Amino acid sequence: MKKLIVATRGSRLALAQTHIVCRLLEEAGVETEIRTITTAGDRDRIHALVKIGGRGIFVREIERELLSGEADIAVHSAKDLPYQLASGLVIAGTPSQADPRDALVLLKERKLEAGSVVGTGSPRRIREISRVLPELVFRDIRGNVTTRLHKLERGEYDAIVLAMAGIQRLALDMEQFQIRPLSTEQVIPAGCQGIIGVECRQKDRELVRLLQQISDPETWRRFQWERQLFTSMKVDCSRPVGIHCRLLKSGRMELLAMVDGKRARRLGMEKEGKALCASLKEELYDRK
Ligand SMILES: NCc1[nH]cc(CCC(=O)O)c1CC(=O)O
Repeated sequence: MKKLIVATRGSRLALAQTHIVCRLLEEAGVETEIRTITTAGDRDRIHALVKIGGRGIFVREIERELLSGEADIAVHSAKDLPYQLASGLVIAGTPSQADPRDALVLLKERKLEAGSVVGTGSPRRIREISRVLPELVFRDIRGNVTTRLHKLERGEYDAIVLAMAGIQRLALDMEQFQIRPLSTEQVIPAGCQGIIGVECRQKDRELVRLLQQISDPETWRRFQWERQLFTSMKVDCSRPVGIHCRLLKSGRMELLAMVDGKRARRLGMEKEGKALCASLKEELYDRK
């Protein structure tokens, strides 16, 4: 196969994820070249994400590179994908997943108390965390993971919320911080949180096969179920939505979801997955 041009955002996290994918491709004998794209979401660091276009903003400009042929594959955080991909494009592989949980991050010697200010702009995180810790106050925060940690260090917030996956993949020195992971039952993660998704043109059959080949099979199954629920609900991150699938030994799986504060759970065999997703959606989804 010819050398692959790999499109990605230029943030440290995006590049760390892209390096994971490129290493797997090189191991499979394929050469890669990285092409970094600055998206609207990267340029506008002022406005709340939900105001400048929600989930799609980090993805659309990268998809354009695939459609125009400037790039062959694109690496995404699967949780940032809009429910509808650009026509002709598919997520063909999910090479790896990290810890799916969210975490509260505080400076080492600090405690959370009534009125503590938590930096997050995510309606899902606000809804879920205030359910378990109702006395906290939330204030919007923007910027990538390292910028957010600097804002915490400078005392702009008492705590911030980060995905464990981001902390792990950046391999940051967290010496001066305490990390308090929130279980997936306490705070249902965003659908596909912690999963790397690799996108390509649907018609590139050989490439689709290659990306399947470098996928982690369990991550791929988790991706399919969470993505199925997510796309069937047609929601984006401007509404509080959490989706999480746990694959248990013995072929059973647990589906957890939350929409606008309403929660539901299903447990069943994975082969009944379609029906489980449908009934979960039925219970949660406000069709009005
Ligand atoms: N919304 C930004 C974003 N997209 C993916 C991650 C982390 C990695 C992941 O969840 O896959 C983050 C940072 C965060 O939410 O803390």
